[in-house]
Amino acid sequence: MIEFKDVSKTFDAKTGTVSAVKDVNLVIPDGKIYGIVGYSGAGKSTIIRMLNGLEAPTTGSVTVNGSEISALKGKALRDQRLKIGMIFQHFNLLWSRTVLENIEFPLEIAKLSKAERKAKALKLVELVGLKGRENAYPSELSGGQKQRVGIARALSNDPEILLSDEATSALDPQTTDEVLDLLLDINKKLNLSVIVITHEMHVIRKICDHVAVLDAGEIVEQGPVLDVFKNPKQAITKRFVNQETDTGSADDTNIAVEEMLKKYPQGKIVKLTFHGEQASSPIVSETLRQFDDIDLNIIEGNIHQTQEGSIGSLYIHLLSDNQQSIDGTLAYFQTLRVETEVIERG
Ligand SMILES: Nc1ncnc2c1ncn2[C@@H]1O[C@H](COP(=O)(O)OP(=O)(O)OP(=O)(O)O)[C@@H](O)[C@H]1O
Repeated sequence: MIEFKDVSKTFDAKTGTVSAVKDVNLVIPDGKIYGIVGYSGAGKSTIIRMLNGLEAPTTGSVTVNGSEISALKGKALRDQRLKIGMIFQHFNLLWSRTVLENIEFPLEIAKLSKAERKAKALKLVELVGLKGRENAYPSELSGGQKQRVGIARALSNDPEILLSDEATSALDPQTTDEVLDLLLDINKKLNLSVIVITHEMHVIRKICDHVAVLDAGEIVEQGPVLDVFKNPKQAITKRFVNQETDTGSADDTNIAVEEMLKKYPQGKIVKLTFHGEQASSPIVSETLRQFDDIDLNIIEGNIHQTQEGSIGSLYIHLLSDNQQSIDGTLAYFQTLRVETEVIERG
C-alpha cells in the first residue's frame, strides 16, 4: 500500500516560494490501478518524485508498504526504487540497443548473468506482445511498440508498483487504447499496483479503479472512477469528465445548446448522465409515457465503458406549455436515478 499523509512540498524559487503540492492525502491499495489526473503544473511530477525518493516532502510522509521513503538512504533507497518500475511519455529507450538489449539493461545493472538476463527479457518480450521484434532497434518500431519495450523494461526488476507518467500522451487514440489494454492485462496477470499520471480523462475512464483530481497542488476530488464520472463535484472535475462524455467538442455542444435556447427560450436544456443498467434502459420512452404534454428533442448523446460498467450522457431539450410537467419530468428522471443538470445560458 502507498500512503501520502498530509504531504506538502514547497520550492524556493527566484520569484519566491512555490507551493507545488499542498496537504495531499492518498491511500493506494495493492493491486489496483489508481489514476491521478491534472493539468500542466498541477504537481503531478512532484508527486512522482516524492514517491520514488527524488524529492523529500517539506511536511508529511510518503510510505510504501510501511517504509517511509524520505527516511531511506543508500542501498535501502536503491532497493526501494527497484520496486517501482516507470514508463514515460517519450519512452526513454536507448537508441543504440535492440529491443532485447533495452529490456536487459536494468538487469545488467542488477548484475544478473547473461543467460539469466536473456531468459527474463525473452519472457517479457512475449508478455508485452513483441515476439519476433527482439532484435529490432527503437528507430524501427512504431510508437506503440516503443512503449511496449518501455513497459517490458520497467517490469524487468519485478517491481511491486508500475508508475505510468503520461505514457500514452504521445500516441494516437488507437495505439493509446492498445497500450492501455496491455497495462490492464499486466495489472491482472502480475497483480501489480499501477499508478497512472495523466491529463487525459479517457485514460482514467478506460483502465483506472480509482481517481484523484489534482489542481494547483491539491487533491480537490477523489473516488471510484464511476462515481466521479457520475457525479463530478468540482468545476475542474466537470471539465475533465466533459472531455470524455461529450461527443462533439465543448464548443460544438455550446453552439448547439445556444441555438436550442434561442429557438425554444421557454424550454429547458438538460444533461442526463446515466450509468450501469440505466445506460441500456429505455429512459426516454418511459418518461414520455408518463408526461403526455412534454416534447423532448435529443441534442446529442454518447456511451462509454469504465472498469465498473457503462456511463452515458444525453443532452435533451424539454418543451412544454406546462411548467409543472417540466418540473415533474426532472423529478421523474431522479426517481430513475439519472443525474440531471439543467443547462443555463453561459
Ligand atoms: N524544482 C522546482 N523549483 C521551483 N518550482 C518548481 C520545481 N519543481 C516544480 N516546481 C513548480 O511546482 C509546480 C508543480 O510542478 P510539477 O512539475 O509537479 O507539475 P506537473 O503537474 O507535473 O506539470 P507538467 O505536466 O507540466 O510537468 C509548478 O508551478 C512548477 O513550476
